Amino acid sequence: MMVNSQVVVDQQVQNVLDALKGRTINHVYFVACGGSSAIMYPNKYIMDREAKNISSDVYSSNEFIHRSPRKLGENSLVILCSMSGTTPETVKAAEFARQKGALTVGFTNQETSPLAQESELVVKYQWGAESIAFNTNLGLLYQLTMGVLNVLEGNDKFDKMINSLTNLQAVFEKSAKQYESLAQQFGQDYKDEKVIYTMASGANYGIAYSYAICILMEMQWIHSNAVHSGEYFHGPFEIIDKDVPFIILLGLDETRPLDERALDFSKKYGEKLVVLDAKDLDLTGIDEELKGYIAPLVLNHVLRKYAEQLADARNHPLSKRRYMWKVEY
Ligand SMILES: N[C@@H]1[C@@H](O)[C@H](O)[C@@H](COP(=O)(O)O)O[C@@H]1O
Repeated sequence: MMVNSQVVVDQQVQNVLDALKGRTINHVYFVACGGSSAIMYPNKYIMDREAKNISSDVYSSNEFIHRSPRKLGENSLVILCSMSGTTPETVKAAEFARQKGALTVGFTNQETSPLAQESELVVKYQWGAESIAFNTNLGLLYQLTMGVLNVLEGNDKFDKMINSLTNLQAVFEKSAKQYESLAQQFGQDYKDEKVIYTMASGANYGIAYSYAICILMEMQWIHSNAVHSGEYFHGPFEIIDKDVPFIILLGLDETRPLDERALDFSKKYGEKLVVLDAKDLDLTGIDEELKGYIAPLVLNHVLRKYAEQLADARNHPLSKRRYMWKVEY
């Protein structure tokens, strides 16, 4: 950690920001798979809202290689993430991006992993029960995204972001307490469901996406799909009924009206609705201007508790897999 004016940014993130100085970057690629990809989505949201000139994209690692964006080159920053650092598609994507001359940054929990070796710069993040919000994958990615905007475009929200992330752990702890009994109730009420949909938009969509594909499908073998609130009325709403469960996230960002519209309709025809509204969270310590960006991190933290309770109630540990890491794929 080092002091940068009045704020203290993570040292590894600072190293990346230093490497950017004097470099022309016109595009940021966020590249990863599964849960590691989902955490890129709110960063793309921040880039879209804040960047004046730099464009950005989120790619699933293998698609990044096969689609091979023509623009990818020495003016690109490629941010990759893999918890294990061994996901072959992501390791190859780092190698591919480097060959094209891009600056590569590998986020991983394993600093000696293949991804760390293939990436020019490495950010090791914490994971698990003992981790501190500031040092998690999302905490460090947010520091980097806002830092990139600050270094390359002079964006003035960087200090506010660092300070808000410094206060995030306390927010996490309060939210976990606040939702403790609701999470337990969720586990009991939904343990026999065969399908649970998730829905969100804007900065929160990635959270709904990872909940559907990682928590419900991967870790609980429950059918699911992440529905974008804006797409709800263009197909998925035909499925809503009294016995069809939906987890609906309401964010604090600019796309909240989309979620509200979807929720209003769902309430008319559905009954099994689990609504997590970021307005109910105690976000003391988070800068007013950044609450919309930070809400997904807190909702994600709360939803993890819901996942743990569901796993307990179903007697199906979150670590249980039948194909992943077990058979050839
Ligand atoms: N839920 C995720 C999966 O979606 C992902 O495929 C896997 C490997 O990911 P990583 O590249 O982050 O190690 O890990 C987790 O289980």
